Amino acid sequence: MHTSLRSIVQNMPKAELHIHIEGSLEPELIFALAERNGVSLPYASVEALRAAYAFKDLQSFLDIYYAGASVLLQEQDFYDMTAAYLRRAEADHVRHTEIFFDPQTHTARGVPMATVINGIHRACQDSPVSATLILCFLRHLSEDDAIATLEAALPYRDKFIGVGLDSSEVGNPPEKFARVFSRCKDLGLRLVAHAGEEGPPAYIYAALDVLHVERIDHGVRCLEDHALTRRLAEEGMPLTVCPLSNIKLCVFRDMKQHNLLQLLDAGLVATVNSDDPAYFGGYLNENLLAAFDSLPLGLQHAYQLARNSFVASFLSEADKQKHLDDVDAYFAAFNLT
Ligand SMILES: Nc1ncnc2[nH]cnc12
Ligand SMILES: [Zn+2]
Repeated sequence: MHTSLRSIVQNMPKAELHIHIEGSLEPELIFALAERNGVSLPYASVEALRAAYAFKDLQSFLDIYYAGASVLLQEQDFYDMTAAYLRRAEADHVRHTEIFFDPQTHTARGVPMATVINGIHRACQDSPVSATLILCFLRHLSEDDAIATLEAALPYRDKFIGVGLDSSEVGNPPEKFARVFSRCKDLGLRLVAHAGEEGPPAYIYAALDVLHVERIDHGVRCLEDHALTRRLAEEGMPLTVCPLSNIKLCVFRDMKQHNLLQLLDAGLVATVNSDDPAYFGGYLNENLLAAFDSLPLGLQHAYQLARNSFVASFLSEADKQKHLDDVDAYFAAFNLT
């Protein structure tokens, strides 16, 4: 890639809409927190842990990801993890981020909901990056567990803007969570769900028609269904695409096979995101650069991706417009046709 396009992509104002905060926990911080909390780890060193990051699919990643999160016990641990991510985001010129967190991973170990939410939220308040929170339900657990989690989180309703659905996709279709999502909609929460990462297009239809989500996380398998692709484009339904994640979890063989360009060409509001940056080899700019390095993407695509990231966000229309004006001002210096 031309060095100037590289620096344009790195420096452009952008939003990140698909980042699991537990997936930003770097091996060094896992070891530091294990030491601080007296937790023993089944790995001898940071290097040994990192060497275990060779995944063959989503589940092989999730097993290690949940083990890594076991070092998080105190509010300060959640604060430190989140503050570290937000510093990386700031360095990548992220102006706004909507952060996923998985409370069940922690409450199941006896960590209070207050500890989780207050630690993450306080770090968001202390950052110069605009940051809001999305509580994710773990889809490998029951809907009753999700409902109990929602109830436990409601005293902190002012600290998160929406809910999502993550963890093991295949075998846990969106329909399983119809009641809890309906309740969340009634509460005025924003709704998203992982769908079409490993699961089929039918899961994307169900996320739209049963859960009534406002964004699809991943969604890359939509291209297998032309009617679905057309519908997503017509509805302006955003997809939060995570290129390095898709390669590391073997959704695509390599970055040259990734369908990001086809998604954009189909008129979809596709965005680029990091998913679990500590596990997949990079934060937001590294995801963008990896895609630009391997795919025939140019300046116009950079502009489109910067715009899409704000269009797809849950910011107010006024705040969106301010960021979109910043994107336009930034790109005005370059030769956009
Ligand atoms: N890529 C992903 N898919 C589903 N659940 C996740 N939890 C963290 N990362 C995830
Ligand atoms: Zn994800």
